[in-house]
Amino acid sequence: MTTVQGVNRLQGSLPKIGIRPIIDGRRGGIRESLEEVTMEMARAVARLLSEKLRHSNGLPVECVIADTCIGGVAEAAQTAEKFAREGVGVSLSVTPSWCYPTETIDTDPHMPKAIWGFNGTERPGAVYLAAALAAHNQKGLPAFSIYGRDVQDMGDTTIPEDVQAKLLQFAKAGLAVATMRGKSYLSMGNVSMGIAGCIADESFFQRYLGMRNEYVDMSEFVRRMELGIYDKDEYARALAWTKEHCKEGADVNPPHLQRTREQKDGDWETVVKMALIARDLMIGNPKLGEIGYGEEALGHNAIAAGFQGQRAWTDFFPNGDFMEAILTSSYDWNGIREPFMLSTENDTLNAVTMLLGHLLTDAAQIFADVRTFWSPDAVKRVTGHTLEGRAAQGVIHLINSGPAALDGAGQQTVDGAPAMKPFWDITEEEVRKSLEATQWCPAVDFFRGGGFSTDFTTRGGMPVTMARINVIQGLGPVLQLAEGYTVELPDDVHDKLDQRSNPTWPTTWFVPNLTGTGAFKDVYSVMNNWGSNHSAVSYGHIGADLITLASMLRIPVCMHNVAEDRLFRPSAWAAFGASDATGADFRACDNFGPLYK
Ligand SMILES: C[C@H](O)[C@@H](O)[C@@H](O)C(=O)CO
Ligand SMILES: [Mn+2]
Repeated sequence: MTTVQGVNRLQGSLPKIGIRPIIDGRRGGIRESLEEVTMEMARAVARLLSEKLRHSNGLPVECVIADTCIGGVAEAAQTAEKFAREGVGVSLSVTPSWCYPTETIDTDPHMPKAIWGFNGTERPGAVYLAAALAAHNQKGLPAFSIYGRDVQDMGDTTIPEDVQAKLLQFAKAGLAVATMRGKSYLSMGNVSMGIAGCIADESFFQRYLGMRNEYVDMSEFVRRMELGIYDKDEYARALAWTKEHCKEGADVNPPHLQRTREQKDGDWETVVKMALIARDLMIGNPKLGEIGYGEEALGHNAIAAGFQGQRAWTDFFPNGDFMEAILTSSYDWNGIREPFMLSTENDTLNAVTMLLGHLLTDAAQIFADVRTFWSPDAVKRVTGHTLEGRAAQGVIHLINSGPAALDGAGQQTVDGAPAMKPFWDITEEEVRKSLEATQWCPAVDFFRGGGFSTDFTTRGGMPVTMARINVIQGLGPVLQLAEGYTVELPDDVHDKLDQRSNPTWPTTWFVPNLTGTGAFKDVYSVMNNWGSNHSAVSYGHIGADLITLASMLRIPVCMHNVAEDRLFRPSAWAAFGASDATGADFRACDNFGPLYK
């Protein structure tokens, strides 16, 4: 059963992509000769984007084409009005010809923008492209330049592959920008164990993401549990499903710290209720209105959230691991559905990183502590094993108590290789396998109130990208990322290393792709340059997409291992130093400032 729930329950319609066919306004021959070919470019782009892209909640992406070609300012204004009426959040201009830049460009400062200038030479589309980009840059309205590598004939209505790739990369990132705007981040509790990432930096959320911050105290969970403010029918179903599908793992606590069977049974009831309550807090639940709780039924319009848990909650109540893991996964007792972006320890910055990864891949994310770099020598010393293959230069142990989505077990496949897929591509069989690959171990002594932690080991061979946003005083937010692969270690080696950390938590063994220089000189340097205790791991090598998205938000990227030819940023970035892309990124982001100022 595939259900659609999640983001589509949030307020605000889904952003559309607005397509602007730009034309030379001179009548009496020129404009007339271009009308059809220009409009056809717009139609072709609309077809491509609506065929290839979906919103993360599974609904199709809609494109809106301007009513007429835009030859001057009157038609530009009519189009802007139409786009506002239609809820357009991303703007894409197309043209095969010369047109008048300042009269035709889109001047909405918040709308991610790109221009595809047709590479033909019968009419000078590329000349317009260059002049329009110059106008954008002069006016402080950065735009992406899309210019095909090979000349096409004027009547050619196909979109070359390189142009398609850029259109899709731009549009997906642009939609992410527009989807976040106006939504909330919900802090459930506040700062966990002194982790600074838990401090909701409202200026960051508001100015860079266009989001608002909402807060509830964790006592709200107690109130809802005690007063029965949740859907009782769903709770009964959820508990039965959990008992059937969530296998209890080994209790590794010394006997005097083990909870009784009775306490554990009670803990299962509590953690299932916590999952319902956290979801309802995020997106509301009409069922709560039916039982007299109209305010609670509305939720906080949260596209992402975090649960403090430690220690205020976990010193006394069961931990948040079940709630976090099940909500961040692509399925629960209601079937296969969009994952929720929920951060453990209320690490707001990791939640945002998960949100970016989710909006770009549509899939679930792994939240993890960046716990240990295991060098080949250290592994040899401790286990006698010589690391080989992808792991030969050492591995990074990603592990945390909380919300690594169960998708992170790697039991879904794409072409036979482990994957984390958008929920609409996940099969019942893949759900079954990942539930079977997961155990729920009674929580260890960190958690005096009990609870159950997810334990799985990610299958090897999955291409992934590990990322993290950090906030630096005086600089603002920066993004770091490392593309790489998951690896598997021989069982006995895994067990020895896992036992040294925490055998009740999910493990992902990660190996970054190395470049031989800087932070990617070796695996150790990646670990050594990581900017905080947490990371978010997305399926696929999405570094280039994250970088495109970060540039739209004006978040500079301080560390990445993406090849230069995959970088795609607004054209103005080249003006800040074309031979030093990283430095130019910092200067450009600083110059233009956060998207929402
Ligand atoms: C249980 C411990 O407190 C862990 O949760 C802690 O080491 C962290 O995860 C810190 O990020
Ligand atoms: Mn942690």
